[in-house]
Parts: sequence; structure tokens; C-alpha cells
Amino acid sequence: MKNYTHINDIDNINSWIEEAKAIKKNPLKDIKLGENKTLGLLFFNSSLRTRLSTQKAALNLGMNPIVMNVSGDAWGIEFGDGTLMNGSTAEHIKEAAAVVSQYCDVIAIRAFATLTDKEKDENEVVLKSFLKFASVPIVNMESATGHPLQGFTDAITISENATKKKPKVVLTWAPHIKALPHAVGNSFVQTMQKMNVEFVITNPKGYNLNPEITKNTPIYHNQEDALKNADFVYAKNWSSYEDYGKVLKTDLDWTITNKKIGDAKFMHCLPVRRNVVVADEVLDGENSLVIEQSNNRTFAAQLVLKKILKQGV
Ligand SMILES: NCCC[C@H](NC(=O)CCC(=O)O)C(=O)O
Ligand SMILES: NC(=O)OP(=O)(O)O
Repeated sequence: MKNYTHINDIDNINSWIEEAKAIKKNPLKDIKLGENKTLGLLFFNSSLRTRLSTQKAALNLGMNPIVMNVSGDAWGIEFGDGTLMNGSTAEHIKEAAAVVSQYCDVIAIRAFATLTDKEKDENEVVLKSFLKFASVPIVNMESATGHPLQGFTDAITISENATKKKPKVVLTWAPHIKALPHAVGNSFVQTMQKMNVEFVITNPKGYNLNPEITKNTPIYHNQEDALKNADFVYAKNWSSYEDYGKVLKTDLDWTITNKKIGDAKFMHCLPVRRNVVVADEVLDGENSLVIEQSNNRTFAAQLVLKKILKQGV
């Protein structure tokens, strides 16, 4: 595995989960592996968990992390080919990626979807440009269409908390005031499709995720029906995919409550808007796994970095 950009980079989900659990038990075992290696973390968007847990993972491996808020602090980067650069962008990705590759042995990138330019988002222009023009391995810290570190984290968390061989997992859309990306939902779907779970999605009409990703996973438009007998309920808002990037619905009838989920465990990638996406009673109750999920981000990132370091950088 040279890069980690997509859930499909996981060759065997069950063995990866076991390896991550072993790291969690003994996080400093490979402290020598990343000695004198530098991880560059480039953020085009905000972050709390990804920014800190990925640095923590690097530190656990003895690596030196360096971080930059690209959008706020760096020169505006041009991604177009052959562009006459007389506008707002000051340097081309060809130079930027080559330069950063000289300082870093691995580059991790966060670049969300625009939600206005579907073609640019679907083509993963930012991530793919780094893959093309950087000379070191690339890790995806949430791109336009995927958040594979989160998806893998969620697999670890479900495996740790499952009380039956084949639990029922429900991904439910939940309300939000803003247009949010599809990345977390997409990677969660792709992860669950690899696991031994009974997996269904529920969302209002007009909110189906990309059918090339959901494939034959059942989609319910009735949330109550989908939630019946759930063992894990994963809530996430996303904007419309069909009416790309639009918010079609903000009323709270899809908000997750204790009454809706019963005894199921509750999951969310965070950050979460209380009492919009999910009621306080759920987040503050004993069935919420959200803090455990965020802890597992470190071990998911650590396994990814370990595999990249082991192959030689
Ligand atoms: N990295 C996890 C989620 C990041 C992002 N959430 C957000 O932008 C929430 C912003 C807000 O609530 O204002 C998303 O949905 O992809
Ligand atoms: N879950 C997650 O990626 O959180 P951040 O956006 O805070 O990094």
C-alpha cells in the first residue's frame, strides 16, 4: 500500500481491525519505526480530531509531524492545467507538491468537497493532483468524496462493541442547517459493505447518496422502519447528491432521539450539532460511542502510517 486514499486500500478489513486493536493495547511498540521521518499535514479545511489524532499517531511512531493550514496561511494554489495565472492563485500545484515532498516523507491532506462543482468533486481534483505531483506517499484526511480514516475507525469501533456475530447497522441521514459533504457517508457505506453486518441506509427522498457507492445496499425512506432492531445507529447529515450540494430539508423530524433508537449504540464522526442531528439525551446517555470513536482515530491513523513506513519511505 503506497498511499491511503480510499477504503479500497484496505486489503483485509478483519486483519486491519485486529492490527489496530493490537496498536491500541501497546501504542508505543513501534516508536522507533518512524524515527527521522516527517509527516506533513496539510489542511484546506477545519479539523479537531483528524488534526490531533493523526499527529498523535505520528508521534506514537516516533515521526515528526509538521502542520499547515493551507487555505489560511499558504499561497493560493492553482490546480488547472495550462491556466493563465493572473487571478487569485499564486502558485501551481506542480511546484507546491514537489516542494512539500522535499520536506516530508509522507503527506496527509484534508480538502473537502466544494459542493458547487460536482465534476471537480467527483474527480477528486485536489487529492489526485497531490498524488500526481508529489513524490511521497499520500494519506487522505477527508477529501471531496471520502473519509477513509473515519470509515476504518468506525469499523474498529463496531467490532469492539458488537455483541452478536452479524449486528444490524443503520446509517441514517439527520438534519443540519448547512450543506455538508458526502465523504463521511460514502466511506461508512464502503466500509460496512466490506464487513459482516446487516447494513441499511435511511434518508429522505432526494437525499440518496451516489448509487455507484450505495450499490445494492437497501435504502429506506421511512426512518422508523429502517431503525427497527438496530444494534448500531450511525447518524450523519449530507446535502443532496441528486440536486448537488442543495439543502432540501432542515426540519427536525429526522433528529435522532432515545425513543427512535431504543437500545442501539449511537455513532457519529463529530463534530455534531446537538439537538439538530441528535438529542442531548442520546449523546449524554450510556449508548453513545462518539468519544470512543474519536479515540480510535489515533489507532486507525497509526496503522495506516505504520503500513506506509514499513513499505519504506
Ligand atoms: N470530519 C468530519 C465531518 C466534517 C464535515 N462536517 C462539517 O463540516 C460540520 C460543520 C458544521 O456543523 O458547521 C463533514 O460533514 O464532512
Ligand atoms: N471526524 C473528524 O474528521 O473530525 P474533524 O473534522 O474534527 O477532524
